[in-house]
Amino acid sequence: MTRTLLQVDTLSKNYGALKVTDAVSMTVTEGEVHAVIGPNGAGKTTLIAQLSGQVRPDSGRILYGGEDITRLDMAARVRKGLARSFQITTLLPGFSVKENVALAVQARNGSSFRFFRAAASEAARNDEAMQHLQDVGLADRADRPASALSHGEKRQLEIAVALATRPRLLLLDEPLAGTGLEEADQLIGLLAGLKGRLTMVLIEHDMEAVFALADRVSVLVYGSILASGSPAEMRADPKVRAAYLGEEEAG
Ligand SMILES: Nc1ncnc2c1ncn2[C@@H]1O[C@H](COP(=O)(O)OP(=O)(O)OP(=O)(O)O)[C@@H](O)[C@H]1O
Repeated sequence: MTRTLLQVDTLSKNYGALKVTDAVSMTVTEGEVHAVIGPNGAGKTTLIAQLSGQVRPDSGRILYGGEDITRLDMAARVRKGLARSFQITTLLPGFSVKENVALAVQARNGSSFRFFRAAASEAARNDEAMQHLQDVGLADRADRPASALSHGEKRQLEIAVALATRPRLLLLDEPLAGTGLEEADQLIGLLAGLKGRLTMVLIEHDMEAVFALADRVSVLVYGSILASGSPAEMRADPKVRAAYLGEEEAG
């Protein structure tokens, strides 16, 4: 049985006269990878920022697990298991790879006094951090400073940091941005490995990645959802081809 995890209901956001999010409604089913694609400036990042709680919509609702979270701030959403993979700038470059993840584990457990009372808490944090590093293929880099990682490895670390919040829904904003071919392949493999363990909303320009990973695709154009469906349906849809894919192929 499929269950709706996230329901976006006529969400709207204007910046001045610009309708960046124009009555967007979409549904994300538990366990799926749902890609949001669209031309530059279509409003993808602003949409994800509203889902994560960074940007407040002007109107509309966001339901998560049936609960209206539209007014909750980002920290409250993270506690409920809705996490965004942050940009590289939020990594702590002087700390080791493992410490970056361990700090995220600690932040998650911050409210639990009992966790810190245990003498083994640091070991437990490190063990969990290593588990997340294993999941993203960075275990062998654990003791290096984060600053020494390649660009692609930093993106892997970002995902490990997000996993440390134990998300049920992970929002990924262009996880492949700036990566080379080999790094992109590695990241696609890593995200494919996470499929089924959590639900993902993925913004990505790399169509190969979208078609490799997504169960469903929503196409955003000028702040509105133009079409939604399986990757194959979207690839075949003349409206989508004209608005986006055709543009890519022509380019
Ligand atoms: N804080 C802001 N103030 C004013 N305009 C904004 C703001 N944030 C975004 N915009 C505008 O909203 C539009 C959509 O931006 P957004 O970054 O969401 O698009 P996008 O689809 O993610 O683009 P890209 O694919 O290039 O990353 C753009 O025209 C952008 O200039």
